[in-house]
Amino acid sequence: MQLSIVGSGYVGTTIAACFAEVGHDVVNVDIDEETVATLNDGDAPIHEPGLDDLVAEHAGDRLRATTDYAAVRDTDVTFLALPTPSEDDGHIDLSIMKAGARSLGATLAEKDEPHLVVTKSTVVPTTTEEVIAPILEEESGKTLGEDLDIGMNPEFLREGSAVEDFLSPDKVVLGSETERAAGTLRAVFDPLVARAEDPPVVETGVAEAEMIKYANNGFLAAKISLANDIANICKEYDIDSEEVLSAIGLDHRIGSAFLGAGVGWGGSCFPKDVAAIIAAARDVGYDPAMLEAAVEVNDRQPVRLLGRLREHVDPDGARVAVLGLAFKPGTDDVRNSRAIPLVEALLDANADVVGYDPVATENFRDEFPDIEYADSAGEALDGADAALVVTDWPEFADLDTEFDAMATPVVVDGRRIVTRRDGIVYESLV
Ligand SMILES: NC(=O)c1ccc[n+]([C@@H]2O[C@H](COP(=O)([O-])OP(=O)(O)OC[C@H]3O[C@@H](n4cnc5c(N)ncnc54)[C@H](O)[C@@H]3O)[C@@H](O)[C@H]2O)c1
Ligand SMILES: O=c1ccn([C@@H]2O[C@H](COP(=O)(O)OP(=O)(O)O[C@H]3O[C@H](CO)[C@@H](O)[C@H](O)[C@H]3O)[C@@H](O)[C@H]2O)c(=O)[nH]1
Repeated sequence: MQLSIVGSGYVGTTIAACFAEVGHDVVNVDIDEETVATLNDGDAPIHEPGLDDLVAEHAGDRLRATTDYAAVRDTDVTFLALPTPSEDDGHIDLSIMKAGARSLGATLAEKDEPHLVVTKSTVVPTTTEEVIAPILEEESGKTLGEDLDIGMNPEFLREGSAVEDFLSPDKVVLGSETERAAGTLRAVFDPLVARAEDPPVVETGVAEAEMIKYANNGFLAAKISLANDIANICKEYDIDSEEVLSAIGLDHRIGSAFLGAGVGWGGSCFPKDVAAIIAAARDVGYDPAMLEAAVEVNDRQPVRLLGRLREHVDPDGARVAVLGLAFKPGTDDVRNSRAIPLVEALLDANADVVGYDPVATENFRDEFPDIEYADSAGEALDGADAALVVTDWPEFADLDTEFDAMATPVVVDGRRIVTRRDGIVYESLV
């Protein structure tokens, strides 16, 4: 099939390369000329394991990129993979989606055959039908259900394993309102579903598909927060929370994934998506108490970590090493990293901060140009009065003699990754 993908970021590039891999002809439309040129040169514009190889294999053949929306007219289906950031009050900001829909609609005005537009971005319920579809109809002159169909296909990939997650999904969710749209979506996913050895395919409505994405992310974020709540109680009783959480994870009704207690969840999705569904729920008159509590627990974890630090070291004037700046290991992404509120609080307390991350230093430097950065964990620890461990990079588990160079060897571990040893004052958050 001929597919077009509007937006060529983490999601747009990954799905374009993977759709090409399963046999479709794909064109990526992006307003960023550098992104388009990079893709057409056979390189991936983002770093994801396996993506470079797929782009190199298919670019110039089944995969191409352009800044010209006209390319969508030669395709059967368009996926919108545009950013949906947060407004200051947590509401979803749909301005980029609306701009993309306007450009797409204007282009479709010159296409005679019917077209299917599928929302891939994470959007609050009813956005596709009540915001995107009217723009498409107005700009294209087409009529929904006649020569225009809409669909919603939420994406569940994680950064750091995007290709693997997309090609081997736990489930595929196809939201549509007409049999024609459902049939086209099925045809798009058939080769991927066959290759992935038949994961469940959930055929549902468009608004249901939109809500499934928020339910998924909200549940996972709340699961981590509940694990943190339990771990915090364990800490007060001096009970090993890892033993407790791994034991409850053995109950198949609970499951062991996403019970990792620590300094909490960050990243480009959980914080904005939980905020967006809370704001949307309030707009329709519902107070989502559980999701609000999940945010509250998450916001408290960095504060608790600093509290642990203060039990041993006064941050005022102290040299504090922050180990881990990325929002999780395996990525250089620092968006909503837990290191951000921690470094802000340390600077407010007049600490002298030295940050280290294996790959995310440059991105963190954009946010905090004035703190010091080290090239290794050992360099960050050298002369430090305390160390805060914020990201669970595996290399932090191997730190050993590096602690000997600290001025006072106080290690406050927000991820329970450092191996306890003699000669350091080790304090874990949970
Ligand atoms: N990043 C993830 O792990 C992930 C996973 C699942 C779902 N999502 C959702 O997918 C959506 C996209 O997220 P992302 O992380 O891929 O975003 P991104 O910021 O990585 O990429 C967005 C791309 O859109 C392009 N763009 C902006 N305006 C445009 C326009 N008018 N026309 C064409 N291109 C335009 C940008 O140049 C950029 O390349 C969001 O709704 C996000 O919540 C993200
Ligand atoms: O047990 C755990 C698991 C994760 N985290 C934290 O949770 C955050 C998010 O981690 P993860 O879910 O691995 O990363 P993302 O790439 O943000 O992926 C999430 O967000 C994407 C965008 O919506 C979804 O597609 C994915 O399904 C969803 O897992 C990170 O800060 C992790 O450190 C924990 O604290 N404990």
